[in-house]
Amino acid sequence: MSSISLKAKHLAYALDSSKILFRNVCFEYKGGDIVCLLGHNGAGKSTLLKVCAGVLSPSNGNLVFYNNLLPYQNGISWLPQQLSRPENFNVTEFLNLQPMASLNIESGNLHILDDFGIHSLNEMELTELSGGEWKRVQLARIWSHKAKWLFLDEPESDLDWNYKEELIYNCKLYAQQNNAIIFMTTHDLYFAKKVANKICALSDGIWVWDSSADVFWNSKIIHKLYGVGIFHEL
Ligand SMILES: Nc1ncnc2c1ncn2[C@@H]1O[C@H](COP(=O)(O)OP(=O)(O)OP(=O)(O)O)[C@@H](O)[C@H]1O
Repeated sequence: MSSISLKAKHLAYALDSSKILFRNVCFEYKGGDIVCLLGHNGAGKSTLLKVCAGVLSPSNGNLVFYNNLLPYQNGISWLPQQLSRPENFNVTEFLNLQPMASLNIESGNLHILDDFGIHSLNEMELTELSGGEWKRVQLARIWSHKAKWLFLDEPESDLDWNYKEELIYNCKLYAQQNNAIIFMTTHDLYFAKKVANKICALSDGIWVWDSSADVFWNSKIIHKLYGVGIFHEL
C-alpha cells in the first residue's frame, strides 16, 4: 500500500500587499482522508483550493505532496466551481479527452458511468445537459483519472438529494480504494457531516480550524463561522 500525504506549510496567497486572500495555512492530511473546507462566501476557500491544485502559485509557504510509490505527476485532479462547457463535444468525447484517463471499454472504468448515473447520456452534447448532469459528467471524468489528490470545489452543488447521497458513497469508496486524499469545499453542512472525516475552515482568509470531524461537530466553532442558532438539526 502506498503511503501518501499532503502537507501545507504557512501557505499564503495575496493579489498584492493590500489584498491577502488567505495566510498562514498549515495542515497535514493522509491517504484515505476526506476533508471538507468550510467558511462563508468570500472566505478564500476556492483560492486555497486553486493553490493546492497548482492552478495558482502561493505567494508564501509551500505544499508537499508525498507518495512513497508513485511519481508526483498525474497525481492531481481538480474540479473547478464553474467549468464552461466546450461546444461541439458529446459526453463520450469529453470523457475520453486526454490527458485524463479514458472511459472507453478497454479502460475497465465503465462502472464509473453507472456510479454517476450518466450511462444514458453518452451521445448527448454537453450544451444539452442539465446543470446536475453536467456536474456528474465532470465528476465521472475526475474519477476515471484515479488521481491520488482530488481537489473538488463544491462538488455537490447542482446535485439533487439522490445524487448527493451517491457522491458521498463514491467519495468514501474512492478514498478508501485508492488510498487518496479528497479535499473539497462545500456550503452544504449536511453533506459535510456525512462525507468528511476531517474539517477545516477559513474565515476572512484566516485559517481558523483544522480537526477531525467528530471534534468539529462537537465544538462551538460552527456558530462562530455561520452565526448562532441555525444548526440544531445537524
Ligand atoms: N482575481 C481576483 N481579484 C480580486 N479579488 C479576488 C480575486 N480572486 C478572488 N478574489 C476575492 O477574494 C475573496 C475570496 O475569494 P474565493 O473565491 O476564494 O472565496 P470563497 O470562499 O471560495 O467564496 P464562495 O464561497 O463564495 O465561493 C473574495 O472576496 C473574492 O472577491
